[in-house]
Amino acid sequence: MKSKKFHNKRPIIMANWKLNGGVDLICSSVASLINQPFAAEIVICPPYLYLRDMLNFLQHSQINVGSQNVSKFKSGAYTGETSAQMLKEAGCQYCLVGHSERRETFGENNASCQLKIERALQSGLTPVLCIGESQKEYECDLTEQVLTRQLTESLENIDLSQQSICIAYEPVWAIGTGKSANAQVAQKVHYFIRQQLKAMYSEQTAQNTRIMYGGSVNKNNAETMLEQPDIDGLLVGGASLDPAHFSEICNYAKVV
Ligand SMILES: O=C(CO)COP(=O)(O)O
Repeated sequence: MKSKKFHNKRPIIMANWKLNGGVDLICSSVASLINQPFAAEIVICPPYLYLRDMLNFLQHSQINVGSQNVSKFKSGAYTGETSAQMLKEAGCQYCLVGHSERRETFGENNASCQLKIERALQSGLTPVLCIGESQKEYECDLTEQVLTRQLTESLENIDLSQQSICIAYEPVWAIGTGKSANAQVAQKVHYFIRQQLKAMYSEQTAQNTRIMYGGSVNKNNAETMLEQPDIDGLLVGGASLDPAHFSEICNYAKVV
């Protein structure tokens, strides 16, 4: 099933550098992206340490910057944390929330995602809630069940009437494996997510929420993914570390 593509919804292509990159990659990425008239909104999420450098380089460009994480705390004695307010003040527009690597390795769960989303929205950042099923859950046909739980628990008490979030559907089995989901299968899941949002909020919120696909996106599958009516953007890991490759992916997005 398909939703009708919402007119004038600008696609979004995000780069998640994870624990990679440095000043050299910032320079080469900026050089290959800046001054290109992309139809999509482009967002780069470097490691925390490089947010300032990235923001400085992109000051006069159309490209936005996001963080890969955000604290669930507002302020206080929380060593090693970075708050939503600090990220906003630095100039970030987005923050990833609940990436599967954070869930797996750093014990994040739907409850912490909910707090992080709340903090982000309070500070004027747009959170990108990452959801997706594991290989085992996929094999047991539990995808819809897992996604419903992730959405309802992470968005509990989150009011989206005045503010918006993005969702990134990243099947865990597709991340870093070179085994991207088939575009038709991804479309079906995105449609399901949109229906969930409609049930939880409204038709308008469901249509306005940009739902990205992530997991082994590259220049060979980006275009087909973006052609799907419910895929509004891409969250790119490995391929975003090659500036020429990432810029090629960004060029596939068209405003519909
Ligand atoms: O985790 C991802 C983006 O957040 C996807 O990573 P890959 O594109 O390397 O599979």
